[in-house]
Amino acid sequence: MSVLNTVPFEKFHGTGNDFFVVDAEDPVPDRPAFARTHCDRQGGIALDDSNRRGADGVLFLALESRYDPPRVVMTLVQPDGSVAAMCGNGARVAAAWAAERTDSDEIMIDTPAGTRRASLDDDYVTVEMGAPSFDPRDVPLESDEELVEAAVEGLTITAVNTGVPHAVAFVDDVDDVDLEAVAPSIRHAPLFPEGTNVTLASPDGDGGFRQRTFERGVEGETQSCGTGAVAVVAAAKRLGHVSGDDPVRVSPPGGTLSVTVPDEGSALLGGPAVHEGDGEADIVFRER
Ligand SMILES: N[C@@H](CCC[C@H](N)C(=O)O)C(=O)O
Repeated sequence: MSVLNTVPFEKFHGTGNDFFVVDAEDPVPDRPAFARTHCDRQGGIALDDSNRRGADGVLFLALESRYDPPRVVMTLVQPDGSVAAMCGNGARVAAAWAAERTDSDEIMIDTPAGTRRASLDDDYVTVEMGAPSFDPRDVPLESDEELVEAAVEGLTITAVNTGVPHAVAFVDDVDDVDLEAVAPSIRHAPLFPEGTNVTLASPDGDGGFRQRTFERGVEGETQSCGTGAVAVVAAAKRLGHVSGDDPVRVSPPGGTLSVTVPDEGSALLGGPAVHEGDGEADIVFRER
């Protein structure tokens, strides 16, 4: 193995959805290889012995501080090397990273899914996520019909795009489902030409939802998924499980998020974004 150089990285997480953050000004010749190597949960990098090895993706962030509010161009490269169009928790982390470098509590985030506005209150970041879409062309679906409550590979799902596609299934108790066993056949179902994330939700007994998501690109369950949390509330509204424009609490395994899906306009996703520490990562390597 020949190591010629390193780049600095920062480690952040949003309710347990963890990311290495690399300034896009720093040269990383092969971003997919960098993400595949360093995000690996067994062989990837860790801040120290107490920190979990690997990550759910690498955020390459380009700050444009001359604008008001400042802008940041976000590129999320996932552990399989793919680039995600959007990431709710990643956008919250991108805003926190940009706010550390500017004096602003408002940040504009440019993503492949569109520009999103974020506002910060200390480490609590709220992002305007855009309007969820059930349109089969947006999800996208291999069908002309919306998929609102349909049996797919053993679960009853609602398909919605919240920046990326989600197949949402409401179940009695998210912990009773073997997600790693049931999710892959839905994630790869021909109905979803670009694949899908698979999100489970169950009532938390107090007006909110518990959430678990199997993520495309990670190809496994993550501790939290922001677009998935928005998808849960969008699907819940569509199915009549909730109504109105009030914030809804959504609890993935890694923490608590606040989601607002108004009848008209952009959804909101709020929650903490935490800077865990800094390190150096090899940029030239032979992939394992
Ligand atoms: N963890 C993210 C979602 C990232 C994108 C997803 N894995 C995909 O490829 O669609 C979030 O917080 O939204």
